[in-house]
Amino acid sequence: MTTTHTPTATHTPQQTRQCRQPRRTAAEETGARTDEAAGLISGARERIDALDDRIIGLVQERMAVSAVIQDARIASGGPRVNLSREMEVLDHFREALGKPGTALAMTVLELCRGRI
Ligand SMILES: O=C(O)C(=O)C[C@]1(C(=O)O)C=C[C@@H](O)C=C1
Repeated sequence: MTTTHTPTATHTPQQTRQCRQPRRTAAEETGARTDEAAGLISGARERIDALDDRIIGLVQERMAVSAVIQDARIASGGPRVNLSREMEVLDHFREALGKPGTALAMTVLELCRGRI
């Protein structure tokens, strides 16, 4: 069975487009072939969304702390970056997460100090 719900004035244009689409079944939404698996996946996805929110918040907090360090160094006449410290950060992530950890650390560093 397919259902739709009515667009409202509070919806964004993207939400309005979504409203006009027939609602996807749990199987379509999750890729599962049973209701049990679909329920498990939906619940786990909620936990992932909550974890992602926390990760994003931690990255934003890290960016703010990193900015304090960089501003202090620049105000003292030093450069924005400190490559020896960046090597320590890269090693830390790689030791915890393996090779992809290095790529993640590079992205985190770019978020914190911009591109070099
Ligand atoms: O630890 C520092 O000295 C910082 O400036 C912070 C930080 C980081 O975000 O980890 C940012 C820029 C530097 O190049 C090195 C590290």
